[in-house]
Amino acid sequence: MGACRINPSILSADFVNLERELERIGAADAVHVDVMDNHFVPNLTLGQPVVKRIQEVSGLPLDVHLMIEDADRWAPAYAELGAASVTFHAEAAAAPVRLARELRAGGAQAGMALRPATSVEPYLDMLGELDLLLIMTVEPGFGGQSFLDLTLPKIRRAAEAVRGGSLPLAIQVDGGITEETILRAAEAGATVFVAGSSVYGAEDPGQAIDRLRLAAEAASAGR
Ligand SMILES: O=C(CO)[C@H](O)[C@H](O)COP(=O)(O)O
Repeated sequence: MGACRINPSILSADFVNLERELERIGAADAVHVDVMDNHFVPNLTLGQPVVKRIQEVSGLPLDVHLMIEDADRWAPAYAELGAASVTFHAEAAAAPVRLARELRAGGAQAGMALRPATSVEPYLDMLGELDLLLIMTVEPGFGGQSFLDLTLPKIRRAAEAVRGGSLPLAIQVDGGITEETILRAAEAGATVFVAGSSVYGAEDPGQAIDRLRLAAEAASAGR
């Protein structure tokens, strides 16, 4: 397996047939689960009981993305459910360093997400506390939006900091990832890619995952 990972977002799946939808993405590296509370973002999805069932039926690691307020209070419970990684939003955490440490202590990889308009600069000193930095490439809340090229300099800046500090931190991007936009995100330094519509909208999600991974690997190699 190469260095690039493809994590399909079940936000674009058929929620009434989740078990079948999880089987369709068996070729993925992890399943990306979007938890939305209708406050941090104007959309409502699912919470702990559904995440628990996904964890029980899916053979893939769970990559949980919390788009919720009061992350300090709720995020640790997702680590306890057995998620491989739990990502909270910097904009929704009162004490991001403490929270990241709590997630790691709970057995999960600690991820922190930034909205498109949130700068990475104030967080550079705490990158060592994280396993994953998620740079949102659309405004969080909905699938099917177009990739925001304005996020590319932030991906480059974060990748530079990761390289400079020799940090074991993965840069994840989420939103509008297609076979075309993944090239720019990978070239900028992202290595983990969340894709909803381009995977679940494909006739064969397994093949879509393979094509995305190949494109990302090629763009990363040329970096
Ligand atoms: O976090 C998200 C939205 O907030 C989704 O994961 C993301 O939008 C994926 O969907 P698509 O690939 O269709 O853009």
